[in-house]
Amino acid sequence: MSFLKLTDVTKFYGTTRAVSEVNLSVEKGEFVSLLGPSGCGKTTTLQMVAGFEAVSSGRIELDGRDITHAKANTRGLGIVFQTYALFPHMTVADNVSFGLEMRRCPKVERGERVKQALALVHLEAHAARYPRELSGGQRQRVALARALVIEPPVLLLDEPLSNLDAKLREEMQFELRQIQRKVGTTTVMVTHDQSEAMSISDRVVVMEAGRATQIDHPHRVYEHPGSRFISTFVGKANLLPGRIAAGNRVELGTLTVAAEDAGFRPGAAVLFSVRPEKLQLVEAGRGRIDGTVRERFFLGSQWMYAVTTPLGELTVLSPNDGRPALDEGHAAGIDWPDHCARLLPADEQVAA
Ligand SMILES: Nc1ncnc2c1ncn2[C@@H]1O[C@H](COP(=O)(O)OP(=O)(O)OP(=O)(O)O)[C@@H](O)[C@H]1O
Repeated sequence: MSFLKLTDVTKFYGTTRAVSEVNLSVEKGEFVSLLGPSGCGKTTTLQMVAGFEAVSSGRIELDGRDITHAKANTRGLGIVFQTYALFPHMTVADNVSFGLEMRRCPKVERGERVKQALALVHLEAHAARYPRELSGGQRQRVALARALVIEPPVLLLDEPLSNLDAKLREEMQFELRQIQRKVGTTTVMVTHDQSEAMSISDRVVVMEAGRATQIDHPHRVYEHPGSRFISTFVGKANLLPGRIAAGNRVELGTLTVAAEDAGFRPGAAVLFSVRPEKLQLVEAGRGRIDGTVRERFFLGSQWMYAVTTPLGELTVLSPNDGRPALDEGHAAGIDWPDHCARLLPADEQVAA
């Protein structure tokens, strides 16, 4: 049975439909991310779960209880928002203790629980410091301890790491996931960062223009994106216009290749999609198609090539295996395994 359940949840601001009939079932202990571009309705959805925004229509249930119209402070949820600042005049320990005091938790128990929460985020040694004496990452860890100390049924995180620099952000992603696994709190996180959503979550909800358009495990979303938008928002994709010849055969210009059988009828216009790291550069004449390296970029662990071909320009990501990279102007063949090719409906135009 789902622990947190959203049924047809919709939000209007005046005549603007910010969130449109979102259905989502989160299991107990699951870590789910709401992922999408700016303005797609992620924060509004989270705010409705938190009780800070009223639901226009639909229903929200927590552990079988209808909380659609319950006041925020009766929901007992743990919340870490990007702008949810710590109390500057209180020590770290007092910040974490605050929620317990409000809940009239006895002093001795309070001290013990604050200690445990700070140990969880590795800040025991900083209990007596003030927020201004901490780094950005440490402050966010205090905010996390403050949310977790009340042992909430659900933890809501809105871009909790977006103020941190890239390196710290990566470390905190790992730490956040470890802490969540340890305490097992059901968690819903908002992020616009696809790699963050993929690396931390059990499942990802991709949102577009107020709608949840794909809900699945990160690996499924990446390998089987449901639309052209998702294939390019979550990772990169080479998209080529094609036409179904028969079954799983698709015509790309003069080339006929295999792809997954996605149930399209013969003659249907489709988008053929293959991820850059699934393409291999081989000797000219030895691949499915020949091309010329127009530009190459060094990414550290990989080389990225822009290759001009008769089908259009293709992006190829090759591992940096220590061998010299191909020069610009070099002729090369391109190959890919059949099972890596996907077909998407061609109802949207291919971006230039
Ligand atoms: N208080 C408000 N009044 C009117 N419109 C709002 C309000 N809050 C949000 N919106 C609109 O609702 C839509 C969804 O906004 P929301 O903040 O949920 O998006 P988001 O996906 O979280 O974006 P971001 O990543 O930029 O925070 C947007 O079009 C936004 O302009």
